[in-house]
Amino acid sequence: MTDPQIHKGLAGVLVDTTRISKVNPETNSLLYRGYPVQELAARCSFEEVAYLLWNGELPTEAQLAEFTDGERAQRALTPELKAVIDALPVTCHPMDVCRTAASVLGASHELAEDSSVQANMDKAVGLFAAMPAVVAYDQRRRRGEDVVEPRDDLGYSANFLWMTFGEEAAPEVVEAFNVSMILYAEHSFNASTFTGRVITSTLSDLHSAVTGAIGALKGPLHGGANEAVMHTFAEITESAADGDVAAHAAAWLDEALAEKKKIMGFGHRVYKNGDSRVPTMKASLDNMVKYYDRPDMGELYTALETAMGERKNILPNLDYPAGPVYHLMGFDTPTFTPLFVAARITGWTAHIMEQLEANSLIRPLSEYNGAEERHLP
Ligand SMILES: CC(=O)SCCNC(=O)CCNC(=O)[C@H](O)C(C)(C)COP(=O)(O)OP(=O)(O)OC[C@H]1O[C@@H](n2cnc3c(N)ncnc32)[C@H](O)[C@@H]1OP(=O)(O)O
Ligand SMILES: O=C([O-])CC(=O)C(=O)O
Repeated sequence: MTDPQIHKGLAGVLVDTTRISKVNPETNSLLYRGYPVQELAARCSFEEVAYLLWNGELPTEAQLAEFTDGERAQRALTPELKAVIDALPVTCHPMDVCRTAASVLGASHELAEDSSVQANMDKAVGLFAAMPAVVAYDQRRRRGEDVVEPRDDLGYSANFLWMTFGEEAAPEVVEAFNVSMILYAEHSFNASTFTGRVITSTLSDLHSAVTGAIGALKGPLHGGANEAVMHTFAEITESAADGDVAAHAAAWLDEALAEKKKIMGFGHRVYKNGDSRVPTMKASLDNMVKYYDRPDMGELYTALETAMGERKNILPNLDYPAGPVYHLMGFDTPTFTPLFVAARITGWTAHIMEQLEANSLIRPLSEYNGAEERHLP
């Protein structure tokens, strides 16, 4: 008998079709509903991209106006949700706050048990609208700052920064943030999206699927890597007492690799010749380095990237440039992955709705290799 073929980590396994995005490692490209993500990042607002992911087409002016009105009307947190967040310890991870908030929003949704297309679209827009306020509220409460209520005269990204920092961000910063949201929005059958699709395949509800997806994104092998990149940068900077950060980056890396550590922000399951989103995000990092006058951050980025290339020939993924961008903007490091959540809600919910269009319970097989059959004495 031949040994059964085991696909550890489902690597290389095609499990379904999708019309939402195409990740192409051969051409190093990423399409959302057919559009190259770089074009969308250069020319569109995140609201337009969210609409595209959900509806398959970019909105007309009238459709966008209706859509943004709906989003702006649902931005504020309810007193009930604020109370639940306040009950969580400030020592808990902000991803736990996002996960809890998604669950509370589901439990209190008037259409909680309705999984029709219209109800799911309403739920998706509601989560998209409210998650920035959750993230901003949580960072402020940890810092002992008062809540800043949303403004409906600002677009998604400008309002997100307003609620977090209590002042209007410069256009350059809003632009870089908007680009990051678009790049983080969607990436086919990644671990968190697949989690969402697995939960949906049991005919559970949209908020349950998003709550599970948030749990999957938290891990450092997935979304948690953007936070981990900043821990790496902090370690390297601390160890470079003489100020020669670039030299210390190589030494830090040699030690980490000798200890068989994974270097967060590098490598990818699908892309082996570079992540399609990195050049666009790196351009935003360059802009932020210039805007905040922090050339040291750019130098450290390049030093570690170069050293990793020389030693392992492993290239950065999107989390590598995104981490320092969020740091320069003033976000606390543990808040980085919640920013990824806010963006990916669009992709997750598009996949949840696509899964329901042609559902089949996701239930793979396993090869048993435990004890032989035995009996109680
Ligand atoms: C937005 C995102 O979610 S992108 C992903 C974010 N995650 C990270 O940045 C975490 C760091 N990266 C990794 O752990 C991996 O590259 C993953 C999990 C993303 C992809 O991993 P896989 O496709 O499973 O590749 P795998 O882990 O088998 O790596 C293949 C080889 O490259 C090495 N490798 C891959 N990535 C790294 C890394 N970041 N640091 C060190 N070595 C690495 C592995 O050790 C392995 O070497 P070996 O063959 O000598 O054992
Ligand atoms: O595709 C993946 O495996 C991880 C990733 O880059 C993403 O989810 O954006």
